[in-house]
Amino acid sequence: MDARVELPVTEKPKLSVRNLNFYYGSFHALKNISLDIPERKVTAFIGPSGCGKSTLLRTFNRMYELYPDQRAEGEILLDGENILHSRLPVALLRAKVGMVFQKPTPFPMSIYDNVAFGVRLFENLPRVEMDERVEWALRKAALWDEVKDKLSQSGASLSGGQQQRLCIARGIAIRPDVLLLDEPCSALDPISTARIEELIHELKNDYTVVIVTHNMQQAARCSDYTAYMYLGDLIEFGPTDELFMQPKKKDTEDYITGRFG
Ligand SMILES: Nc1ncnc2c1ncn2[C@@H]1O[C@H](COP(=O)(O)OP(=O)(O)OP(=O)(O)O)[C@@H](O)[C@H]1O
Repeated sequence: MDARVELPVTEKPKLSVRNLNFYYGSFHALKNISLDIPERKVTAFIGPSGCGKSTLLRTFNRMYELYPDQRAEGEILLDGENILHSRLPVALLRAKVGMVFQKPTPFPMSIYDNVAFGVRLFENLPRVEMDERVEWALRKAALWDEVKDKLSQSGASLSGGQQQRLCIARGIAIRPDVLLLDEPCSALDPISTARIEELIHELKNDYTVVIVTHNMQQAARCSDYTAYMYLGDLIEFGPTDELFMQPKKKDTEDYITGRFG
C-alpha cells in the first residue's frame, strides 16, 4: 500500500521515506512505506498498538542497528541523502536526528551535565559558550526558570514532567535538525502533558518534529500532518485537519471515530 501524499508546494520535505520495509528477524513489521515528512512542521504517527509507529520512528536515526536481527530496506532521504546507507556514521546521523523516549531518562548526573553531555561529544566549547548553550536549551524546553538556581543538582531530583523537559533540552542542545518524540507524554500528568504540547508547538519554528502518540486528541492538537498506520501499512497520510475531519479511507474513519476493532 502506498499512501504517499504530495505535499503542498510550500512544504519542503525534510525526510523522504521511499519503499521502506523493516524486519524483526523474519517478521515483516513495516510494509513498503513511502511518505514525506515536511520541514519545520509537526508530523504525528497514530494507530493501534503494534501497528509499527515506533518502528518507523526508530528507523529515522537507525536505532535498530544495535540489534543484529533487525534490518531496514528501502530509502530514507534526509535532505536528499540516504541515511540508511551505512557509509553515514551513526554518530553523525544522531547529531542531526535527536530522540526523546517515552519514559524520562535523565542521566545519573547534574541537570547542567545532562544537557551538556551530548554537546561535549560533538563540540569543544569554552565554558562560557557551554553555559550559554545549556541555558538556551533549558529555556527552549521551558525548564530554565524552574532549574536555574539548582543546575548542579541531580537530574533525578526533578519531577517526571520536569525530567521529560530536561530530556527534550538534552535533545535540543546538540542542535539537531529533526527531533523524534516517542510517546513523550505517556508517563506524565495532564499539566505536564499540556506544557510539553505547548513546547512541541514552539519547537517547530526551529525543528522538524515527528511524534508517536497513542492519543488521537494529542495528534489533533499538536500536529500539522498525521500518518495513520495499521499492521505495518501506512493507511493514510495528510494534513491533520483533513485526516481527522474528512478521512479518505474508511479504515481511518473507523479508527478516529472509535469504531475500530
Ligand atoms: N524487538 C522486537 N522484536 C520482534 N518484534 C518486535 C520488536 N519490537 C516490535 N516488534 C513487533 O513489531 C510490530 C510493531 O511494533 P511497534 O512497537 O513499532 O508498534 P507501535 O505501533 O509503536 O505499538 P505501541 O503503540 O504499542 O507502542 C509489533 O507487531 C511488535 O510486536
